[in-house]
Amino acid sequence: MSGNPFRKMPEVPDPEELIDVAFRRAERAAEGTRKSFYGTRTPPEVRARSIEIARVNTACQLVQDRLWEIVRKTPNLDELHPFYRELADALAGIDRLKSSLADVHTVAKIARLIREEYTRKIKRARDPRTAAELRRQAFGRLASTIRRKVGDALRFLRKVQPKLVDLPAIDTEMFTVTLAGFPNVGKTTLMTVLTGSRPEIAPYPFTTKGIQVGYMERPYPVQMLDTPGLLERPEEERNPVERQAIAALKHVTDAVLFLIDPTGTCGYPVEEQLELLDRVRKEFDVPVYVVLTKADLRDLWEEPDLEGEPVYKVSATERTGLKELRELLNDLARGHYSGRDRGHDEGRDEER
Ligand SMILES: Nc1nc2c(ncn2[C@@H]2O[C@H](COP(=O)(O)OP(=O)(O)OP(=O)(O)O)[C@@H](O)[C@H]2O)c(=O)[nH]1
Repeated sequence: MSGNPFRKMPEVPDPEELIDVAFRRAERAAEGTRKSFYGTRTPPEVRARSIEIARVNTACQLVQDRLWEIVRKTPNLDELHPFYRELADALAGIDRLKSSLADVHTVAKIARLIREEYTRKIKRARDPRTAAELRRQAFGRLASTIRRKVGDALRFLRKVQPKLVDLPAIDTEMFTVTLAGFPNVGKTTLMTVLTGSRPEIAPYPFTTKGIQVGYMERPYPVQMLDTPGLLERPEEERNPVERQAIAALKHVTDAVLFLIDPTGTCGYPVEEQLELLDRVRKEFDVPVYVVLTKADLRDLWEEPDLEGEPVYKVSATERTGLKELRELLNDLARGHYSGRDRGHDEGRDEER
């Protein structure tokens, strides 16, 4: 699945606002019905019945529609991709979200029952007073059901909806590479040269800088992610929600590019960068590839001892070493897509 599954979740009304809007709409409907009788000789009880039915119908229908829309446009929480499930859980709590949506659904159904029951009763009212009394009863029940049965749920959903709508749009199917490394080692610059455009910055819960997203299209689609400020600190210094934000990231990460700036111009000594590399290796159970950046700053360059493991040396400014890195990403992506779906791989080959 692709994109934020919560993006269509509608704004949630406060319970008092919902009641208010429903009753005001009912007044307008009553006015319209009253006008339709101008100049006719309709008997007063027939008029009264029509007007009160218009009121009850309109108010209940509005409540039913608004509540039903919330349920319908919120994704099925049992079918969320683990990336979004983790983030939604961190932001709102999956259990609380579920029970709130269940309350909303229940009250939508009750609104329908009130409408059906009172429409039937008002149709049988013998005089305008009885019709008005029945409508008052219906309104009383509607308002108290909203306050008692869905008030908390609406207030809660109203609070979390903007955060859920704002979750980043990540393609959870695409082969995904996460960039890691200390600030200023050149992650953004490298992503820009590899993808051909500045990464887009999408909000990411619990980070001030958001998540940076970029795409390589050819020959295989590759999604690149960078979460500035999230992976740099040791595990024990993270708060629970930051841990969940990282857990979410792991659900979409197929490989990590770990960037080391061996020139020290980023402000972090190489030893510290190697320690972070170790931690990232332990944290992610996907392959981690080391990229040494700023290869053009030859005078400052001090090659770290990586015990013979393959490294990619690049200069984003002089555009050297990029071919090898692109080849690596293409190979990984090809493996990813062919392992998952051979037909897809063949299709890709034909396209080229
Ligand atoms: N000489 C040289 N400078 C580079 C190279 N790549 C990046 N830089 C510079 O290094 C600095 C940091 O680069 P960024 O790409 O912003 O680093 P970053 O890792 O994304 O930093 P954060 O966004 O803070 O995480 C900038 O001044 C870049 O111009 C390179 O290949 N050569």
